[in-house]
Amino acid sequence: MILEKTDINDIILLTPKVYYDSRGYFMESYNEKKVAMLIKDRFVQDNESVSHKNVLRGLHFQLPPHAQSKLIRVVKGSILDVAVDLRKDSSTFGKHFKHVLSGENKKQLYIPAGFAHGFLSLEDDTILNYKCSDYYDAKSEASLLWNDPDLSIDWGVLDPILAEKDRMAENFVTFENPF
Ligand SMILES: Cc1cn([C@H]2C[C@H](O)[C@@H](COP(=O)(O)OP(=O)(O)O[C@H]3O[C@H](C)C(=O)[C@H](O)[C@H]3O)O2)c(=O)[nH]c1=O
Repeated sequence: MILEKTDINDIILLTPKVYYDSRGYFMESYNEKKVAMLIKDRFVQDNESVSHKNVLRGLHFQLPPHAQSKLIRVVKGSILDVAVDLRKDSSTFGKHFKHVLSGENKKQLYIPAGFAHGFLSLEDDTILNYKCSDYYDAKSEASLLWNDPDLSIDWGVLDPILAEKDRMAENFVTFENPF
């Protein structure tokens, strides 16, 4: 497992070792000991979602005390994954990291608590599987607007498929930021 720091504080890009043979491939998709050097979280919940091409889910996060760090991976298909640093004392506050994660490249993204997370599905039937360091708490859920001009995220699309809650999300500069 290769772990790489990124230009956004505490966001880690992981590349697992894949063993290909005549049958297909094998890889350890998660090994707590092998990531412990940079990832100290214990994950308590696994999530899975499937998205059509052009679906955009985000930008979501849970508020303290139920803020979640996440370890994101694509099982099949591909996404443009985006994480926005909401931590006011971070030198990368308000900045975002984006990366294509796919069943092909098998890369994973570690996003600490204090970030908003979203992704654009680049293919039909894209399967996302991700670990969370705290349990789902509906009352703690919050969303920021995917195309907020103050975040200036280039998603590469102007008219994604959105859930109603994501159309109505808050603006970055006016939401009450608890991080
Ligand atoms: C997140 C979650 C949702 N649910 C239920 C609540 C809804 O009835 C249904 C669909 O949830 P939602 O529309 O919030 O799913 P996404 O839009 O994919 O939300 C996720 O998308 C972004 C990208 C994330 O990083 C978060 O994990 C999460 O916010 O599943 C649960 O029962 N448990 C859960 O952990």
